[in-house]
Amino acid sequence: MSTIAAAISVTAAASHGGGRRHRRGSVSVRCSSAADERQALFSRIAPVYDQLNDVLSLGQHRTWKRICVSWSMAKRGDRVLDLCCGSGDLAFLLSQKVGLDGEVMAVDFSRQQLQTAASRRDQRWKRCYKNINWIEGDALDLTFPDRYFDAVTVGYGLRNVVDKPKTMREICRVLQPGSRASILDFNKSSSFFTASLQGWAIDNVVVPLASSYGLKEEYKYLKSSISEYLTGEELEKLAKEAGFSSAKHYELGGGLMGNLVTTR
Ligand SMILES: C/C(=C\Cc1cc(O)c2ccccc2c1O)CCC[C@H](C)CCC[C@H](C)CCCC(C)C
Ligand SMILES: C[S@@+](CC[C@H](N)C(=O)[O-])C[C@H]1O[C@@H](n2cnc3c(N)ncnc32)[C@H](O)[C@@H]1O
Repeated sequence: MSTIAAAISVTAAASHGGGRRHRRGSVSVRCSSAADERQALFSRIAPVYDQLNDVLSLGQHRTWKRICVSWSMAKRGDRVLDLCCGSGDLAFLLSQKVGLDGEVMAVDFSRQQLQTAASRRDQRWKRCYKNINWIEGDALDLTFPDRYFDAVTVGYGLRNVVDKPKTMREICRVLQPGSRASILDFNKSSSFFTASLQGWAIDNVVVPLASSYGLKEEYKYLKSSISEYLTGEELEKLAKEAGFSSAKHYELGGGLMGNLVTTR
């Protein structure tokens, strides 16, 4: 097994390659083709994902991710979860926050994204990165015990899961009481101007550039996923309904992005 493959462990709630299955009698039923499609989408874009994020946001996404990790209040020695970790940007930031006394569980259901993350770690090694565990698993069915983590981050993941309330309940379940989840994503803005600017940028910059990589449909998904997402106010309500004691949504990047900070 390659070192990268060996670096990725598969949890009981493994990827959508086999699909999430529920037993009904003796027949297992694939319960979410939408999740399979999302998993396939992110596996297809994995080879160019980081590069396009840097180019398309002029590197700004790294600032937004640093803010997300900072607002998680992760500190030295903590055990933390980066959910929907993708190519690992937030996991690498968390690794430096918690240090060698801490532990980072980086979970994603796309093996290709995890392979990119493991490869990036090898290419730009820092000692603290030994504390990162790349785990192939499903955000809807985390295999960690209750109250296991001191902080959770989700970077551009909540908008992409097929069951947002269930994911929020899982995040709440695995967090220590009084600990935080910090959830970064696009902002579904109530400002006509901001929403129009966001839509224009995706239609006229993001998708045309992605098309040159043969990924037009994958990046067109961005706009529809944002239109189907929740506003900041709705995200705060979702968090409270999932069991969090407090929730506050902050706009970033002039309202193009947003970060939900919730406390268990
Ligand atoms: C890191 C960013 C997006 C990650 C991301 C999330 C998704 O759900 C995707 C779904 C399908 C394909 C790709 C993604 C994906 O990359 C945010 C920055 C990267 C964006 C692709 C670029 C967004 C451009 C903004 C609308 C305008 C930026 C203005 C800027 C300040 C120059
Ligand atoms: C846009 S990427 C974000 C990656 C990274 N967090 C970042 O900030 O760049 C979204 C990630 O969520 C993952 N994802 C979507 N639904 C998931 C689920 N149910 N369980 C685990 N990962 C999921 C995708 O595979 C993808 O890697």
